[in-house]
Amino acid sequence: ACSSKYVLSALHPMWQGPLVAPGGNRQSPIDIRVRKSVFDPHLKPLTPDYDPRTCSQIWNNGYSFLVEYDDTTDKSTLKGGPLEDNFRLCQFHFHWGESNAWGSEHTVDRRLFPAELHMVHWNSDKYSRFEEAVMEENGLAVIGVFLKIGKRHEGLQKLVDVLPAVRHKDSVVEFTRFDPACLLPSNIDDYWTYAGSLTTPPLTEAVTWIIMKQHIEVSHDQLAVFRSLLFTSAEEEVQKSMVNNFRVQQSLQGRTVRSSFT
Ligand SMILES: C[C@@H](CNC(=O)c1ccc(S(N)(=O)=O)cc1)Cn1ccc2ccccc21
Ligand SMILES: [Zn+2]
Repeated sequence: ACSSKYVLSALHPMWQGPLVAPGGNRQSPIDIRVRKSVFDPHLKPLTPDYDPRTCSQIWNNGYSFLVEYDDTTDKSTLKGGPLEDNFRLCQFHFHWGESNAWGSEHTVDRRLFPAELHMVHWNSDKYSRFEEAVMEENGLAVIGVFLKIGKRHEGLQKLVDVLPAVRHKDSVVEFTRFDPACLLPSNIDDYWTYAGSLTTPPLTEAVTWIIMKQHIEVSHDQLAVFRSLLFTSAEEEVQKSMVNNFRVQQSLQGRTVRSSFT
């Protein structure tokens, strides 16, 4: 329920919009220079508490596919880590490449991953709905998880199986009882965190990024199904494969990336 109201056509990765938000000094994504990150002993463990029953639908919005959660109550929440307030899960989505050689938005010492998961939450202590929080500094918290090609991810398969039903932009299907916690790595205590932005328009500088150090594994075939999605709607005559839906990296501009581990 957190982004279905907007026509997201402006979000097509080939969008001709500014590559850097005007006056933006905390833009995302970035390269995480491990040796330049600063260990912060005050960072707490992250405590996600997700209820699979809040999973509602999956849709192709023309820049990725979103798995949306009912965020009208505090049923699927994220607390702890660098966060002072309670945040509500509203959706998760991915970014990926046309080949396994690239696809992630963030990198670690310039290392690229074939894909990256983003779990999007908004500050329900300070704001009453997502659209409000998205415009406010630190209104959002996004968990980033890198994907590597390896063994098949059993939990992801339920999602992969429904993707053909949302092949075209603006297609939506009901999708229920999916536990997003199954997509988190076994270790969520080790992460980097920094102040950043949305990586698609409106590029608002509202995001506390929490990037997991440990990746998850998905199979080559599972990622290939992501690439079978289309940027284009059923009516358009020229169909374009949904690949390379990542933003170019932005400069750190003096920001510090903190780590929860030494
Ligand atoms: C926030 C947009 C919708 N976009 C998102 O919700 C969103 C969420 C996470 C990421 S990421 N990749 O950083 O995790 C990117 C986008 C709606 N919306 C609200 C106002 C608005 C104005 C123009 C266009 C769209 C607009
Ligand atoms: Zn994203």
